[in-house]
Amino acid sequence: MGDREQNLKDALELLRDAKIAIQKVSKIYETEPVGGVPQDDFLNIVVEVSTDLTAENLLKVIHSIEKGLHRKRLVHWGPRTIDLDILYFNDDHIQTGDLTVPHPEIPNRKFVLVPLLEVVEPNSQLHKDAQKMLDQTTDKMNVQVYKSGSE
Ligand SMILES: Nc1ncnc2c1ncn2[C@@H]1O[C@H](COP(=O)(O)OP(=O)(O)OP(=O)(O)O)[C@@H](O)[C@H]1O
Ligand SMILES: Nc1nc2c(c(=O)[nH]1)N=C(CO)CN2
Repeated sequence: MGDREQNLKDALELLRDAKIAIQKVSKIYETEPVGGVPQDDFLNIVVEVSTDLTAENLLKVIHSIEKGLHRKRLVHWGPRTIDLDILYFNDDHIQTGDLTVPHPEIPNRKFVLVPLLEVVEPNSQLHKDAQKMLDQTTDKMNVQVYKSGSE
């Protein structure tokens, strides 16, 4: 919602403020909303970060950034100013009440897989896995690069 590109920039700045180092940032992709709730198109990016935080503490930082950007959880999968998800955390598999890593929706989300492929090492296992997931999606979603400042 709102100035979508600025919201992404603000989120990156707030991650940096929290001493989370941004290593790589994908291009911005614009996609139709998935999940059945009628709303404006989304802007999505994937970033690679490095941090000394545990995954649980990273999640806490993410929640405080979402709060700082006035994210309101009114409708599940509904409009939001910002949504930060942990897709992967090293090679860890985490399953707690608050956190599932790798994020279980990755294989279903072309708007994640396309920018993910951009930031992971070209010859890595993760790249191969992401490419395979993308090849297997039957999703016809058009994931197009967003032209900066075109709001
Ligand atoms: N890998 C993860 N990254 C971020 N949040 C997660 C993760 N796994 C579980 N969660 C939990 O999901 C809860 C709900 O997240 P949120 O409201 O952002 O869902 P959503 O954006 O509507 O859907 P989705 O998580 O599928 O994108 C968070 O409070 C968090 O505890
Ligand atoms: N295109 C698009 N659709 C969504 C997205 C998203 O990031 N992009 N996130 C959702 C819930 O997290 C629900 N639907």
